Amino acid sequence: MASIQYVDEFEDDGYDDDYEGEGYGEEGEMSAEDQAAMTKGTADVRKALGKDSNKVTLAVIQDALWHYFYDVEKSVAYLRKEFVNPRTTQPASKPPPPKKVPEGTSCTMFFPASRESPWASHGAEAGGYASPLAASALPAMRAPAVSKRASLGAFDDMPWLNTPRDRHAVFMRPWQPKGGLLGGGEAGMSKLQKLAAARKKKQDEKGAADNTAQAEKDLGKLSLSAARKEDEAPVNPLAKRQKLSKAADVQVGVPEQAEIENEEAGSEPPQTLPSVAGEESVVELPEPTSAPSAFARTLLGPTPSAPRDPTRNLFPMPYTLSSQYSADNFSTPSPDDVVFAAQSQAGKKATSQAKASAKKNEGAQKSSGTEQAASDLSALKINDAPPPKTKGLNVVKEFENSASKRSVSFVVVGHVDAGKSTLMGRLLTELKFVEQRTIDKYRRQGEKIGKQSFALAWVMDQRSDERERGVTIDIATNHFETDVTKFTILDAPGHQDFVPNMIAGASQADFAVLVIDANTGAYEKGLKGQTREHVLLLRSLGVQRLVVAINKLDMVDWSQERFNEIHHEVTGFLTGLGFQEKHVSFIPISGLNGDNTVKPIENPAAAWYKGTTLIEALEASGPSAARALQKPLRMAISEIFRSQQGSQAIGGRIDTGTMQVGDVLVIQPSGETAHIKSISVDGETRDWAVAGYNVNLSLTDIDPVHMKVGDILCHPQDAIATGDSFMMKAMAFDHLLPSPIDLHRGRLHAPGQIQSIIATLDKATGEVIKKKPKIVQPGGVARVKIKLETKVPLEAGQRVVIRSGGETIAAGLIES
Ligand SMILES: Nc1nc2c(ncn2[C@@H]2O[C@H](COP(=O)(O)OP(=O)(O)OP(=O)(O)O)[C@@H](O)[C@H]2O)c(=O)[nH]1
Repeated sequence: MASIQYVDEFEDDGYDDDYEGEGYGEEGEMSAEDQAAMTKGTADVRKALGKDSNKVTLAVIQDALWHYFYDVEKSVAYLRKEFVNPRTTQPASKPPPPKKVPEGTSCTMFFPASRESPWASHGAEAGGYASPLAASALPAMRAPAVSKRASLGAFDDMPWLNTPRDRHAVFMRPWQPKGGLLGGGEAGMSKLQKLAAARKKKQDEKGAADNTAQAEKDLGKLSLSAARKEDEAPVNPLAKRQKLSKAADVQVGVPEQAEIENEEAGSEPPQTLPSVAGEESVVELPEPTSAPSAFARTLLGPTPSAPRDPTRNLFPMPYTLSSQYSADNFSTPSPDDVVFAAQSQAGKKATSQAKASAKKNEGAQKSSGTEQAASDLSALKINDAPPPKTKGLNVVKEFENSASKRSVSFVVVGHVDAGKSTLMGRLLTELKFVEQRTIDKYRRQGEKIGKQSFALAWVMDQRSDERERGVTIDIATNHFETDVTKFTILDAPGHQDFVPNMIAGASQADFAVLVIDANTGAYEKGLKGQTREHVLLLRSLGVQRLVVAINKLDMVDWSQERFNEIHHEVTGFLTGLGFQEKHVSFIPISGLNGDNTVKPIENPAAAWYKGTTLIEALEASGPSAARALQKPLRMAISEIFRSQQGSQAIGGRIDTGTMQVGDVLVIQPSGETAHIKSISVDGETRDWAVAGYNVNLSLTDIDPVHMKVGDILCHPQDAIATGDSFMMKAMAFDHLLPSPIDLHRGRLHAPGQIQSIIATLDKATGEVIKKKPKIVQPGGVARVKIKLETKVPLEAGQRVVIRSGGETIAAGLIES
C-alpha cells in the first residue's frame, strides 16, 4: 500500500497550523491489521456501491473507511450521500475531499485548538474553555485520515458525539489579577499600564522635589530643631510615645469653632499649623492627587462625603481618607505604656532618666482615666508587697490539740451508669446539703432533653456536656459532714474513656465506694468492664477500704438472692486482689429512691436486710493508715484557679506533711517558689493544714505559668527531685514488653516508654524469678525501667499507673 501524506489544504482558515496533535507523529505507519482491514473494507465498499463505485476515488473510499473504523455500511452510506447522490445544497459540515488518497500511513493531524492553549479551544460558552473532545475534536482522535476541516463536521452524525451540552467538559481560565491594582505586580501589567506607571513616576518625582522644598520651608517655621535634639537622647518608650502624641496634638489639633463653621459652610478653611511656640503659619499643602482605588474603598470604606479635615493632608496616605481612620488614636499613652510606667514606678527599677521622663510625662497625661489607671497599677506594687507572715506554728501539735472533726475523702467508682452520681445526689439531698427544690428544678430541666432520670446525678454532674450526654466526664467534688466527720466526695467517671480522671480521683481518696448495678446483665457487664478495672486501680493506688453499694435493687424487687450472688462473687474477686474482708462492707441500696442511703429500706421486700445504711458505712470507714504528718510536705495540684479576691489559687490534697500560712513552697518541676497567703479547708479559712486534707491555697509571688495541674508542692528544704528515668515494680494487667506508655500519678500524665524489663519477680516474696524476660504475662510482677519524655516530680515509694492505647496495662511502685 502506498504511503500517503495528509496535508492541510486550509492554510488560511484561522486554525493554528503550527500545532500538531500531541502523540501523533508526522510519519506514522499503518499497522498490518489496519492495512488488511483497509484492503478488505475497500473491496467490500466497492462491492456494495456496485456500478456507482466508479463515482468515488479509492482515496475517498479509504478515507471514509478510516473515519468509520472500517464500518463498510456506514462508509457506503456516507459515500452514497456525499458522492454518489450528492444533495444540491452542501451542508456546512460536509467533509472536503482529501487531497490525497489514503493509501498511506502517515498524516499530519490538526486540532481545532486555540493559540492560547493546545488543549482547549478558548472562547467556548461562558467564557470558559471547551475541551477539544467536547468541541468536535473527537474525530481528530482518529486523525490520520482527516483534514482539520473534516474533523469539524465529518462525524456530526456519530451517535457518540451527541453528548448533551451539560456534559461537555469546561475548563475555566485560572483567575489572574490585573496588574496595577494598588500598584500590583508588574508581571501582570499591560503595556498601557506600564506606560501610565512610568508617566506617573516621572510626575511624582517632579512633585516630590517641589513638595520637599515646600516642606523644608514649612518645617523651618515650626522650629523643631530643638525637639529633634531631644529625640536623639535615649528616653523610655512611654516618654517617646507621649512626645509624639503631644506633637500630633499640636499638628492634628482640634479644629477651632470658626474652622468647624467654615467647614460646615462648605468652604475649605486655610490650613493652619500652630507652631510649637504658638506661632501660626499658613501652609500650602499638596492635595492628594488621586482618589482611592476600588480595592482601597473595599478595604477602608467609602470616602467621606463631608469636607476633609485639612490637617489630614499632612499625611497623604489613602487610609487617612477612610471614615474608620482617626488621627487621635495615639494621642494618649497606650495601655502598655501605662503599665510600663506604673511598673517602672512600682518596682523602682527605672533609671534616673526614665524617672525624669516619667515625671515629665505626668504633665502630659491629660486624661484623668489614664492617671487613675496608672495610680491603681502602681498601688499594686507586686514586688514591694511583703511576703505573708508565718506564725511559726508547730502544726502537728496544733492538729493533735484541735477539736475539729476528722476530714475524710472517698472516691465513688464503678462501671458506667451504675448510678454513682445519682447515689451521691440522693445522699446529699437526704442529708439536706442539697434542697429538694434544686432536684425538682433539675428534673424540669432534664425533661426538656429527655434526661429527667438524671436529676439527682446533676447534683454532681455540673458540666453541660456531662448533662447532655448523661455521663460523668471528670471528677466532681462535693462536701458534706456528719457530727464527727467532714467528708469530701470525689465522684469518678465510669466510662472507660475517662479512666485517667478516675485515677486522679482515686489518688486523692482515703477509701472508695464501689457502686454496682444489680440489674440483670448490668452487673455481669460491669465485672468485665470498669468495675473490674476500677477495683484493680484502687488496689494499685493503695486504697484498702471499700464500701460496696449494690445499687438499683429496686429494679430486681430487692431480691436477696441477687444481692447474695453479687456479694459472694465480688468478695471472691476482692480478696483475690488482696483486699481484706474486714475492710469491705456490702450495702443493698437504691440511689434513685434513697432506700438505705440515710434511712433504712422501707420496702417490705427488703425485710431480709438488717445491716447498716450507707452513711453508717461511710462513718465506719476512713483512711487505712495514720496520716503521714511527719513526712516532708507533698501536695499534688489538682486545679489552678483565681480566687474570688483575684489572687492566684490552687486546689489539691496534701499527701504527706504539713503546711501553714506564710510558708515558702517550691513548685516542681518548675522549681519556682511561692508564699502561702491563705489556706482554706472544707470552705473554712485555716492557719495550717495537714496530710489528708483537701485544701485550697491562695499563693503570692508566683506567676501561674510556672504551675500546672499534676505538679507537686513541697518545702524548699526537702523538695522532691525531678527525673525522667525510673525503676518500677509493676503488676501487669496485660502483656508487658518494651513499648511506648503513659505514666499516670494523680493528675500527672507523662508520656514515655518501658525501656527494658529487668526481671520478673515472685509476687509474694519479691525475689527475682527470671532476668531480662522478653515479656511479662498478665498477672505477673516485674521490675521495669521507665524512661519519660520530660522530667517529672516522682520519688521512691509513690504509686503510679501505666496505660497504653487507652488501656491500663500495669500499676505499681516507683523503686528508684
Ligand atoms: N431504677 C434505678 N435507676 C437508677 C438508680 N440509680 C441510678 N439510676 C439510673 O441510672 C442512670 C445512670 O445514673 P448515673 O447516676 O448517671 O450513673 P453513673 O454511674 O454516675 O454514670 P457515670 O458517672 O456516667 O458512669 C440514670 O438514669 C439513673 O436514674 C437506682 O437505684 N434505681
